[in-house]
Amino acid sequence: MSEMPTTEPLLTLSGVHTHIGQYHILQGVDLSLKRGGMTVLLGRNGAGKTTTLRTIMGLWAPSAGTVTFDGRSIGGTPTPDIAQSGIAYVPETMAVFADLTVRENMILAARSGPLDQARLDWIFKLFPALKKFWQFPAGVLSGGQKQMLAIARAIVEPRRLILIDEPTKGIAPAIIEAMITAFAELKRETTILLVEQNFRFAASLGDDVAVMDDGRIVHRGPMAELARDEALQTRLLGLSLDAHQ
Ligand SMILES: Nc1ncnc2c1ncn2[C@@H]1O[C@H](COP(=O)(O)OP(=O)(O)OP(=O)(O)O)[C@@H](O)[C@H]1O
Repeated sequence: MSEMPTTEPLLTLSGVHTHIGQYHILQGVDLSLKRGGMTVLLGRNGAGKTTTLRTIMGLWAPSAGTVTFDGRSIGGTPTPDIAQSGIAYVPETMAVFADLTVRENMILAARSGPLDQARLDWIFKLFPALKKFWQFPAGVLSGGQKQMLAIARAIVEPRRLILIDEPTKGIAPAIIEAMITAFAELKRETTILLVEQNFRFAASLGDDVAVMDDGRIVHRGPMAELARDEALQTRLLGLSLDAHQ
């Protein structure tokens, strides 16, 4: 879906705090995404990346601060309403129905009615395995193919923003290569916020980058700048970088 030409960010988090029970996890997150392209959210394990995605999606309510999507405040809004406004979320767990066929998984993900064939053909081009296994239960898919199905479900209809949590985790290198091609195409039609630990994957796709530490954003800028500055990578990401390459 093409965005109206405007320089206003698509999504802005401003001073966002999130508590999970007694734990103060997000401690003043400031982040803004421009319209189109991909922003990668990096950071050590436990930095708060997943919590940030879940807060945007309304799965955790922020205890302070504002979340603004396309000029509208969505902080504390129920998740179905946030999804309705055009944000899709692919959690790390993928949330695929193993007993249902790939086709049935896709049908369930479509909100506005029957599957659109032109859209499906485009998705099959991005992820050919889904066409091959269309009538098979999703449970027979490999981890990488399940990840593709999870992403395909999120984009079965055009979305304005897609939040994706660590799609390469535990995925074979050949599938990661296929994912790079698919994401490069996908980010041409929509805005993507990607949580990732695989720096090579992140650097080959990201337009912008934000780095989290201890519940805050500690660095924001163009990905190309971080990709060519090894000292900055080490300072911001430390050992977690080597461990996941
Ligand atoms: N349901 C929960 N209950 C209590 N603490 C939680 C819960 N979910 C997350 N946390 C804590 O919040 C902090 C941030 O977790 P989060 O999953 O957002 O980090 P992350 O940056 O996504 O890390 P990872 O790469 O390990 O997923 C961690 O210390 C984690 O233990």
